[in-house]
Amino acid sequence: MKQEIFAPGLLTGKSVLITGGGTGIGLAMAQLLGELGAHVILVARTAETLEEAVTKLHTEHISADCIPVNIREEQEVTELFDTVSAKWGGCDFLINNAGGQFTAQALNISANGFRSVVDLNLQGTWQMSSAFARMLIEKGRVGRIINIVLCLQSGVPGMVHAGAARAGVMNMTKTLAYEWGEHGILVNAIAPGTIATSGLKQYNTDQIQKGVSRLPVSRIGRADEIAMAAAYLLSPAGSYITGTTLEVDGGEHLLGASDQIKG
Ligand SMILES: CCCCCCC/C=C/C(=O)SCCNC(=O)CCNC(=O)[C@H](O)C(C)(C)COP(=O)(O)OP(=O)(O)OC[C@H]1O[C@@H](n2cnc3c(N)ncnc32)[C@H](O)[C@@H]1OP(=O)(O)O
Ligand SMILES: NC(=O)C1=CN([C@@H]2O[C@H](COP(=O)(O)OP(=O)(O)OC[C@H]3O[C@@H](n4cnc5c(N)ncnc54)[C@H](OP(=O)(O)O)[C@@H]3O)[C@@H](O)[C@H]2O)C=CC1
Repeated sequence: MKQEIFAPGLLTGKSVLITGGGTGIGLAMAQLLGELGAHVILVARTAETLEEAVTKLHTEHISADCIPVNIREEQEVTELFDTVSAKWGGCDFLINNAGGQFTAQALNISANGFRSVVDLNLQGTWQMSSAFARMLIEKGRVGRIINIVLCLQSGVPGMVHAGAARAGVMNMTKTLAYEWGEHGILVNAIAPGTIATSGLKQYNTDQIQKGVSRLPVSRIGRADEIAMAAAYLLSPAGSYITGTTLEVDGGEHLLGASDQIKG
């Protein structure tokens, strides 16, 4: 079906670095972008998971490599882009997909708990974006960034830290689109709703079902539906789009905060 939507070879000659690329939404994006011809470079902390993902992609004839990195560590991010430059001469696209949080009511979150989530979702995304842009500018290359955020229009009860961090990423998306447009770097975000991945293990199944039954499109989303949005933004069809957040959420952004799940 995907091959009927996107032309075969659409991304041939392009390379894309995907954080959190060994699992869930990140892996689905690697699979689709790889099927369309891109070389995919997967990044996350767990080497074993990354290697399993690369092996799977190779069996599907996708050109894939991986590098274990903790995006919260500035030095590891610097070394990552040194490696990408040295091994592959750089890359064209960056997808900041790594992220997450724990659920807790705001009054139960310590300063360090809040910091850990901001560190991963906002600081980590910034460190990756900044190093990627510097690499492109130094090489005189153009490129694109996609930030995976979270549906948050009505607040995010039970996830105040993640909501604040992702709102920061959405605003950063606009500012960087503005500042880096002159360097030929397009910066956009995708805000998934509730998507069936192993990342949902930490949530209560009944709560998830209750949440999705209220959606205008009353089902849970699939990881490949996020991947298709990414393929669109990275394809020539996305060449005049920058600074936007595309909601791929079955209409979740239309619901009020009272319809959301409490953590
Ligand atoms: C319900 C239906 C709606 C579903 C919609 C879901 C939408 C979103 C889905 C997803 O995001 S899927 C992705 C799934 N994966 C994850 O979210 C996992 C990511 N989480 C993590 O990687 C870690 O939790 C973290 C956020 C990065 C923190 O890791 P770190 O190693 O830094 O943590 P710790 O050192 O253990 O703790 C730091 C700090 O935080 C406090 N803390 C940890 N857990 C809790 C908790 N459950 N409640 C309150 N506080 C917590 C911990 O105590 C530490 O604080 P201090 O004790 O030092 O003050
Ligand atoms: N599933 C859903 O309903 C939704 C998901 N999202 C977001 O989409 C993204 C993907 O989520 P999903 O695929 O569902 O869940 P996963 O838990 O599968 O994805 C999270 C990925 O991030 C990686 N990661 C976590 N911390 C770090 C770090 N410090 N450095 C590098 N990599 C890291 C993890 O690998 P490792 O642990 O090996 O480092 C993992 O591969 C996340 O940002 C999530 O918050 C947003 C809205 C809804």
